[in-house]
Amino acid sequence: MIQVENLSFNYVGTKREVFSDFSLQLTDNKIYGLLGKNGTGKSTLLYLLCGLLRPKKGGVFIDGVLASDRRSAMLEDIFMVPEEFTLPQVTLDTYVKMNKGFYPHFSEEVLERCLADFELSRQTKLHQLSMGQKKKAFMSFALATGTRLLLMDEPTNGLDIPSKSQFRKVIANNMTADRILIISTHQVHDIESLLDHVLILSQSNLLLNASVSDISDDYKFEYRTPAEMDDSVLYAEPSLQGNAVIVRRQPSDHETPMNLELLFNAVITGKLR
Ligand SMILES: Nc1ncnc2c1ncn2[C@@H]1O[C@H](COP(=O)(O)OP(=O)(O)OP(=O)(O)O)[C@@H](O)[C@H]1O
Repeated sequence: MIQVENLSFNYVGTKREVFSDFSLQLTDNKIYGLLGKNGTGKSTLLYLLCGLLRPKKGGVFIDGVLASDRRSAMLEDIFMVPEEFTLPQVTLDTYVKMNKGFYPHFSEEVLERCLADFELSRQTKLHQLSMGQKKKAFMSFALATGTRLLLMDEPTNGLDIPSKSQFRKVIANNMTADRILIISTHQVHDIESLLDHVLILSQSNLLLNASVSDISDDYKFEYRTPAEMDDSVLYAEPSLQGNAVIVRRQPSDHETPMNLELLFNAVITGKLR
């Protein structure tokens, strides 16, 4: 379990607090979607969670251990895939041999499976890969590490259309029961079917912290013609299929798939608070 307790943080040389007295609890066996407008602190939160940034006040505790202490036992169980990264000028095979020793739960089987799904070979030279291919190679390594906490910042940026569904397949097939995966992204359609829980961040606080099952219990996402618009509509956006709407779900209503973009827009405009 991850406990973020009364965290305050500002970057060196700036006065503005990106987080001020911010608390959050994350539990095992869940995929979290971390959403928010530009500059709200999503990447900063990921770096604070893995202890690469140190809070001014408060702390992040991973199973009771302070993340910013960066103890080796904790580092074995955390992996972060940043939005941008550089990889050494070696083959993927050499990279794996050089780095897998840091992760006691590393699985060659998971690596092979992910590489096969992403159509990558271990002999591929990392420095000759395109941005999207590099991301797929690094995400395969990340999943193979077997760390309990896996953080991904904009993982689908740079992936082509077929790779986005491969990404969902790879994640769904390799989530183990004790793992926490946090995906920060603006590409909501790429991940909405994967998520167990949605976090929407806004200037240092959470506008939404809800499980997908609670969201689906409470709301219905559907399309309505202008004639069908009534007082039950909590939020609406015009779309080609009619108005995309969120309405409160009644006990007799069928569950509908969550429309994450609509939910996000409804929450940040204050329509679902
Ligand atoms: N190295 C830095 N030095 C100073 N301020 C920074 C630094 N990195 C980020 N910030 C500021 O911290 C705030 C949060 O930035 P962060 O990158 O965490 O946001 P984000 O939600 O990930 O944004 P985006 O969606 O654009 O990626 C922003 O106001 C940004 O200007």
